[in-house]
Amino acid sequence: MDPLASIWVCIKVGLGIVTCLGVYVLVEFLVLPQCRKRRMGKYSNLRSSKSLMNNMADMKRNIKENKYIFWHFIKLRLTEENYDVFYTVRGNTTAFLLTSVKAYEEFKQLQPDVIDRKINPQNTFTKLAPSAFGNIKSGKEWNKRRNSVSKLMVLNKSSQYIPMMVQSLDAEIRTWKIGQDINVSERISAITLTIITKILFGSDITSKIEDCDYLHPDGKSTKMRFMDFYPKMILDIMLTFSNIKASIFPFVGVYDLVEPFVTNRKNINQFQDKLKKFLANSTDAGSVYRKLIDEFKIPEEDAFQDICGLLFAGHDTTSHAISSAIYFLKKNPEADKKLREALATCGITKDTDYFTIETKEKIQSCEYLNYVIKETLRIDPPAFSSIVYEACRPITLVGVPIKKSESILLNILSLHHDPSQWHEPLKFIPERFDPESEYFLKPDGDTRSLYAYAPFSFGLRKCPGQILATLELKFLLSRFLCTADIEIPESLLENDYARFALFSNFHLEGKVTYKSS
Ligand code: HEM
Repeated sequence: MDPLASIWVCIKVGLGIVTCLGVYVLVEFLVLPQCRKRRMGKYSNLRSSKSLMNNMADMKRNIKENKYIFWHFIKLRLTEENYDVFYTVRGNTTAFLLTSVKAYEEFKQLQPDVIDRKINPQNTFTKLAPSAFGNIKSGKEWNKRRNSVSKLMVLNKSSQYIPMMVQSLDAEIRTWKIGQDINVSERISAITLTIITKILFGSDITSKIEDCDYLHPDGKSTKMRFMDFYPKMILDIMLTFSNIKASIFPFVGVYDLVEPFVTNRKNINQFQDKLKKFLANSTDAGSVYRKLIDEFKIPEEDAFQDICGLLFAGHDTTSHAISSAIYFLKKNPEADKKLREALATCGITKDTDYFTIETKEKIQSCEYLNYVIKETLRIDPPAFSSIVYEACRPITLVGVPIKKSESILLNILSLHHDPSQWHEPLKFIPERFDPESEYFLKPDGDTRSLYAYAPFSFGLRKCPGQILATLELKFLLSRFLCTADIEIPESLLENDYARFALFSNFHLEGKVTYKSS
């Protein structure tokens, strides 16, 4: 072909592609959301987040202003009382975020036939363990795998890990020096990672797993301990939530076609390879992985996927809650004092022996400790939202029509700040959970709804790690309070917008002022 003609063809093809992309962006981000919004405008119990882009812009602004990344959800809940659902629009698909007790009540009735887990290839949980039971539809297979895990996490099984949990904390605190500056969030995250990996993979993991080469998008790599590599990899995956390329063309993120997805995928593959190699040589027959295979006859690959899912679900959630509990106690010296006194009254001191049944009973019977943990999980829920669900057929929820396949999420953060259910929702008041307290009832004097509080979610797909997590929080927090103390700078304590998350800018940092030995 004549060279000029070929150039002309190329220009025409190029223009064609650019026009198509332009039309796609116009329709997807302007026309369809506007049509959808007009339809949604009819329902007075719905609030719009404007668009996915605006929602992302809110998150970016919050991070920049050193606020909790989802501060805009709390703000909306506090300023606008009468709504049940918040929605975000992308093209002709919509995600419905349930925010009220009424919406939760209806949601629970509709599981799993009408509302079930959505297969969502974009979230971190799916990237890490695509066929873990938390990522598949409810059904026979899900039930068998989830039941097997749940049986390994009942109270008497979870209690056997208490000495190991306390020893992991003690080992970390032993390395601290009085006067030293500590990034408490980071250190607690390291402790809960040690704990969960030992439970899931085996007690030999910290000594036997190979180091990793952490890959950067520029092709360079850094040698790292597995325990440092894992949280860094998770943070990288989470940060892609605001990736502009994937927001416009979701398939580039789903199939890992561009950076940073390409590098993240290589790091995930490396994580899985190292872990599989370790598991092939692990000698701990008591690990959850081995028990799933040997006792419950779960196929090896399914058991591997499930423990990768459990690792993701059980690591940052617990460390986040412990950092948060320490932070809110420091912000509220009266609650801190009351808790220390309650522990002393129950006979918990720095010399307490955590290997005895009496200690377990004493900690479990400490009511104020229970209230502090509950209030921490209310004010700063580590899982600010449920995993994604979808409507299995067209439905109406709190009067709002939802099409088949549209996403539904429980917005736990908003629910926990509902002013009709909670007195002064921004305040840390553990007494809310004390039946004797004036804060136990709703502001209008009625009994609070059972659905007002859902840190571990509700219904069929609620968190199966609740017992293990609650034990870990109670024992680590009480041990920390008895054996160490830190001074948090006033500037951190004064920040009323602060909450924690792996991807928040806000970390709990302070100076060590006391350690028991
Ligand atoms: C403070 C700690 C924790 C909190 C606040 C928490 C909260 C949650 C929430 C809100 C969900 C979403 C449920 C839904 O989509 O409706 C969930 C799911 C899940 N959590 Fe937890 N979790 C915690 C710790 C753990 C631990 C320690 C484990 C296990 C080691 C765990 C394992 C799971 C699994 C496997 C799911 C998916 C369940 C399914 O879809 O069947 N979580 N968790």
